[in-house]
Amino acid sequence: MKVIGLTGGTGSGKGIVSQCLRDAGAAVIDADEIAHEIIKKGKPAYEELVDYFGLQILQEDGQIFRRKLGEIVFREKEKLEFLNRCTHKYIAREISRQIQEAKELGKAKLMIIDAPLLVEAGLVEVCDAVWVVYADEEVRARRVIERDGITWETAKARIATQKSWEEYERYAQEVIDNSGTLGQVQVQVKNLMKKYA
Ligand SMILES: CC(C)(COP(=O)(O)OP(=O)(O)OC[C@H]1O[C@@H](n2cnc3c(N)ncnc32)[C@H](O)[C@@H]1O)[C@@H](O)C(=O)NCCC(=O)NCCS
Ligand SMILES: Nc1ncnc2c1ncn2[C@@H]1O[C@H](COP(=O)(O)OP(=O)(O)OP(=O)(O)O)[C@@H](O)[C@H]1O
Repeated sequence: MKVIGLTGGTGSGKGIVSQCLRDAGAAVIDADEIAHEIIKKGKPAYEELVDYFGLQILQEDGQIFRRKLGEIVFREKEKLEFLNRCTHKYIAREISRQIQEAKELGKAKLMIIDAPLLVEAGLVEVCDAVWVVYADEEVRARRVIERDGITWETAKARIATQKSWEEYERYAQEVIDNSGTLGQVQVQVKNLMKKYA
């Protein structure tokens, strides 16, 4: 089984590329989903985050209100760094566990790790190759505004905390250009599946 790290900035299209890959038979781990799990009440990162950010990040039911936490960390670098330090170790541990489990089961030929912070979470070393999804910043901002119902400023602030295209490209064995249509992405994914699976 080959392990592929799929990364790229917010709104570049990792989600739709992952869907194409799933349709083509690959197994996909979604790092955002794991990040949501490990901050739930009773899970490892929960107490650390509540201790640091205080009750302001909690909903009435005691769970962390992610949208609110996002508003705080995407405005303040130091707070984002704390969030990353706290969560990335648990995310990396859970992903490594899932890779091991998939290897033991031996079903999938290709395991995709869809992770916007693949590099920052120290996951490059568990991957056999890194694929990076490209779309320019204007396009990405427009897409996340529509998907998440956020403002232009919030979208731009989120983008500003992430790597520049040049930095992403440095890690890439393959680049998937998602500036065009879904059909154009499907063709690229099909070619990559032929090459890697
Ligand atoms: C900040 C949080 C609370 C916002 O939650 P919310 O449900 O509103 O957004 P979601 O998790 O779906 O993320 C949306 C997008 O924001 C970007 N993003 C998320 N976390 C970060 C981060 N730490 N730094 C930069 N961009 C980020 C990604 O492109 C992501 O796909 C949440 O993303 C989080 O806990 N992030 C820290 C963990 C992390 O690094 N996750 C990324 C997976 S490695
Ligand atoms: N080629 C495209 N044409 C039109 N819409 C697109 C295209 N690619 C992605 N989108 C839409 O843009 C939005 C962002 O795409 P997606 O969720 O795949 O990005 P992402 O890289 O996973 O972002 P994030 O890191 O924020 O999770 C989604 O609503 C998706 O349906």
